[in-house]
Amino acid sequence: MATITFTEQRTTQQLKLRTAYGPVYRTVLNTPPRDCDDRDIPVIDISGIYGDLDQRKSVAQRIKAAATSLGFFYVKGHGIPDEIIANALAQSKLFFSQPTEIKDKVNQKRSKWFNGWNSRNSSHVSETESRDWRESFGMRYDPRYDSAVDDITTIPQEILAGFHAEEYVWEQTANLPDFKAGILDYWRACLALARRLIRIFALALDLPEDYFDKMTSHPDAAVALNYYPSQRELPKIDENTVSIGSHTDLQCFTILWQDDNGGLQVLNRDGQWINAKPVPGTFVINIGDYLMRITNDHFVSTVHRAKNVSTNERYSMPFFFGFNFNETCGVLPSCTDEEHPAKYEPISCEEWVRLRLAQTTQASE
Ligand SMILES: O=C(O)CCC(=O)C(=O)O
Ligand SMILES: [Fe+2]
Repeated sequence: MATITFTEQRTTQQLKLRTAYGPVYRTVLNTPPRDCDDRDIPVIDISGIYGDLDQRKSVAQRIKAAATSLGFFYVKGHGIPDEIIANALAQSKLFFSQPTEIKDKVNQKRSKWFNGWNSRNSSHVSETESRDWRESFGMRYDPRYDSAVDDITTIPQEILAGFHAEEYVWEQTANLPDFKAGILDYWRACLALARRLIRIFALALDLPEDYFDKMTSHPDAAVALNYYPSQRELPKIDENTVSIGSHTDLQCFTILWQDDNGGLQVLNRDGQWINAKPVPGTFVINIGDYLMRITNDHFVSTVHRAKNVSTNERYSMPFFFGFNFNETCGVLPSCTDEEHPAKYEPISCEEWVRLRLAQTTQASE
């Protein structure tokens, strides 16, 4: 008996996670991460999203299966040209390779809304792990750059009030002549894909295909550029050393481009870390907390983190997608029945983000 107790104590640890309503804890196995296979994180060919209704429904069924199991899947056939990704990546590399004093001009500390540059180690996403061995750059939805918006002067006041873009991110990076265009092209391509995907999510949830269209006319749509230094640059490495600590994403879903180094890890339902290894030509998509909430936990927002275990620098470019900030959404009508009443009250997208970011800022300081 004594041996069994000892073994149990050695094989798990508690992970502290941030949520909008304060910390929650998860038990994690200490067994080394294993590589994912198609049953954990399927590769879904989504080219049918550009096809007829039957093709769109068929993609929706595959996405539904993934969204209700681990909440992570790869997509191929997504339609985003390689060139747009390559240009954004090249600009990201140029940006991070600059001296600190140049990047400091666009430091997030100067921002009201988390736009701009986060210096190395400045964030600490999970308190039970190391600070984040990461630098990042963030920009938010700006209707002037959204190709789907014809006339910004007609945007209603309640929508305008939710915009969190700041022009200083472009002004303070103007020394890199192609940075703004490269990042905005990537942002626009991800935004167009996300708007198609939210329609597929509607089908997957047995809702009319255009159910979310109005809610995503001016969405919370943000690109982050992540730069993770090589392990060689880290003073000390142990099992709690992370490039970005364990977390769930806040909003509806994330479209993540990652380079070929590997390092993204996903926590499965058994508490086992799984490597979401790079698959060329794909993006990784994962469900966020808001979508989990409005689907009554039917679609799952799964804990993940990144650990750059390679001796190369690693880059990733997530695009985070949520509803217009002024939208308030409750549990969707198709996700409740007599046996499964709504577990959550309606909440506005803005309030949801505010609650969670309040937790983040308190803990990072
Ligand atoms: O870099 C990665 O692979 C993951 C990044 C991530 O999870 C995030 O930025 O939210
Ligand atoms: Fe994430």
